[in-house]
Amino acid sequence: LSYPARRVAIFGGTHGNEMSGVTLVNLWIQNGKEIQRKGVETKPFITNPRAVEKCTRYVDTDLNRAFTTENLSAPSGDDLPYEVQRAQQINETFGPKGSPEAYDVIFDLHNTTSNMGCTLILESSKDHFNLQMMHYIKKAIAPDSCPVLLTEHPLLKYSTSRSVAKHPIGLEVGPQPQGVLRSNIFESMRLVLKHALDFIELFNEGLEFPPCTVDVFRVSEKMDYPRDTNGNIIAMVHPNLQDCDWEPLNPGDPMFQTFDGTTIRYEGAGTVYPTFINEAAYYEKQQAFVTTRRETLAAGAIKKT
Ligand SMILES: CC(=O)N[C@@H](CC(=O)O)C(=O)O
Ligand SMILES: [Zn+2]
Repeated sequence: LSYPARRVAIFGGTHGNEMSGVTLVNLWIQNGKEIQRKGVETKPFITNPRAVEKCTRYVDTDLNRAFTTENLSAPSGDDLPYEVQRAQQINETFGPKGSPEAYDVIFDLHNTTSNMGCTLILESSKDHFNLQMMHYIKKAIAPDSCPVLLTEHPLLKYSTSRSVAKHPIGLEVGPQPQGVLRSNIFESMRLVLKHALDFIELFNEGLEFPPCTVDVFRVSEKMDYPRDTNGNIIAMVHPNLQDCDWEPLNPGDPMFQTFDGTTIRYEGAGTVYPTFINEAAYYEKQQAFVTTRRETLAAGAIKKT
């Protein structure tokens, strides 16, 4: 990678009830000083204003699943679901997805009800620019931790709002209830973004970033709640697992607890690292948590020429 990262966007309100991103982006739309950096043009943008207005995840369909080639190439019209129309507009403004005209970097700000801390979401293990950025952020934020979730997976990957950019980065901070602002969550999101923008400024100034490695958690499997034949949930996340995002789950460890107190154990083959444990928005997606596996990725040197 050698071109500068001149065009950067910060998305908030991709989910209208995730309040840190909505609030930060609205703040920066009013006064962008905090996100200005030398040699970078940073645009704060509310992606789903109708969902923000109603303080709901979405109006018709999940915007963060809507950026499929099918949706983006569909003939536009008022009859399309609101979020599909929105995806087409966002793709025009910040994409087109996969084209040289696309924005260089998009940060997409999310909150989770899970105890994930300040998580960076990476979509491609081959994105050396993002790997270098994440390495920089991890170092800057230490001794606090900043796990990287790699969503690259043949079946579980989804078409995000940020995916219209050349370098898409998700920022997922929790725990924070839907529709609620918590100062600690808000401030840690703000701090990660500060380091991210500092990195882009340094890169554009011509600083060379030498080869490095980044520890990531690669999405492995989606786990649903136990359900009856009508699809109703018959067990909850086990208290031993609740809030234990990123901690090892071994075969035989408690996973769910039925309403009469029976423990359901993890029966997988080896150690996994669950995350998005008991995320409120994922009940409708039949997902209690995802398992991940640890991996170390190598990032090549990068320097602007
Ligand atoms: C809780 C939540 O909304 N998480 C995001 C994760 C992401 O942005 O990749 C989503 O499901 O779209
Ligand atoms: Zn979200």
